[in-house]
Amino acid sequence: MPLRIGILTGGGDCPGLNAVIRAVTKSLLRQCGAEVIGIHDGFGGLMGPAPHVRPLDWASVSGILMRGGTILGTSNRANPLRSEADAERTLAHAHALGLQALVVIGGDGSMAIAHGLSQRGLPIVGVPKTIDNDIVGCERSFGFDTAVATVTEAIERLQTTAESHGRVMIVETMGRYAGWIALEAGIAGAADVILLPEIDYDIDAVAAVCRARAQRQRYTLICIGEGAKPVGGERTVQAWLPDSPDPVRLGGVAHALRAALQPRLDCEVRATVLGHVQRGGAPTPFDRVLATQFGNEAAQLIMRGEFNRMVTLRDGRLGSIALSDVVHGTRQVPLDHPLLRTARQIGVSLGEPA
Ligand SMILES: Nc1ncnc2c1ncn2[C@@H]1O[C@H](COP(=O)(O)OP(=O)(O)O)[C@@H](O)[C@H]1O
Ligand SMILES: O=P(O)(O)OC[C@H]1O[C@](O)(COP(=O)(O)O)[C@@H](O)[C@@H]1O
Ligand SMILES: [Mg+2]
Repeated sequence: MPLRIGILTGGGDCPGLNAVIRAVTKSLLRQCGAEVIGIHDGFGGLMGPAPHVRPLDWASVSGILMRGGTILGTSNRANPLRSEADAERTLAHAHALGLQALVVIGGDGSMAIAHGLSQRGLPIVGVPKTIDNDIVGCERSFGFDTAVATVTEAIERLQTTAESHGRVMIVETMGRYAGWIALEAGIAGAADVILLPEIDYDIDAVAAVCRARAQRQRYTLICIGEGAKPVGGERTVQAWLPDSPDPVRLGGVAHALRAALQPRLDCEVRATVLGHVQRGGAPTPFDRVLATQFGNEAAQLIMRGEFNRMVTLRDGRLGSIALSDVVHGTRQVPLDHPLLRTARQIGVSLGEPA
């Protein structure tokens, strides 16, 4: 009897998901002749009255390496741990499908669900998915490089218009409570000010940088992570989704910063919120390679029978850690991170008082 393995994508989509699906499937088909069953719409495909699935063969995963999004669809609401009845139905569907194991490609919430289902007896291998690069235990996740490339290009485009008008341009990135995207794209795009959720910014310090640059270079580029906040202030919440287990949606901090900055400056201030363009489109070559490695590693874990673990990259090496070690916390930028030092030393302001 060949192995029968399920695979699903959970949480927000992310460039590189299809590359993982392809690598898991090809690796399992080639190396052990497994049957691979694609599950639609994240855990949603196992929670309905009947499973929503389709077999994945070689042809169905050919040509998807470079496609953004996920051919399986995803959900950031479906949660089989919401009730005991949901958990039981999910496990019953997995059992009826004959799944010996499940590959869950998702974020922290999906890993929490994977951990809960694994404790109820379903063997699981996790693959970390986040453009924010904030999953505990993994130093770089696929999708992040693509997001950084998109933001970097946006900053470059804002530079020419900022310079022409002598304006302050604010660009807001995604990232939730972690500033990785803002930090790396800010440095790659030559931002003058980088504001992160990890370092509360001093509005007067930011205004002082803009005024000094107005004298010298006429314009200022500010890159701000959506979770950043001023000293003594609050994060900017865009929406509250009561039916989501993770109900806070951040967003709009660029507009809040613009409103605070404009009265302090003579020049005009404009805000751009990049939003979901950071998550869409084709993965970069780096993300295609990383996602392929993650997918293949997940298949190896399955074939070795190493379950209830998540694939990781640590110190540049592929490995895995127990799901139970992943489910708590967010990987933020440490305050002693070398990139922060580099930024300060080359004169980039992090919104700290002079
Ligand atoms: N704290 C949580 N506990 C349990 N389930 C969660 C939690 N947060 C999110 N989820 C569930 O996890 C999935 C999406 O979250 P996740 O994988 O973290 O992706 P993202 O962070 O991109 O939304 C959904 O199925 C959602 O219902
Ligand atoms: O899809 P939604 O609900 O708008 O979620 C937006 C959130 O998801 C993200 O785009 C990406 O999250 P991941 O890091 O989990 O991929 C966040 O940066 C953003 O805050
Ligand atoms: Mg999450």
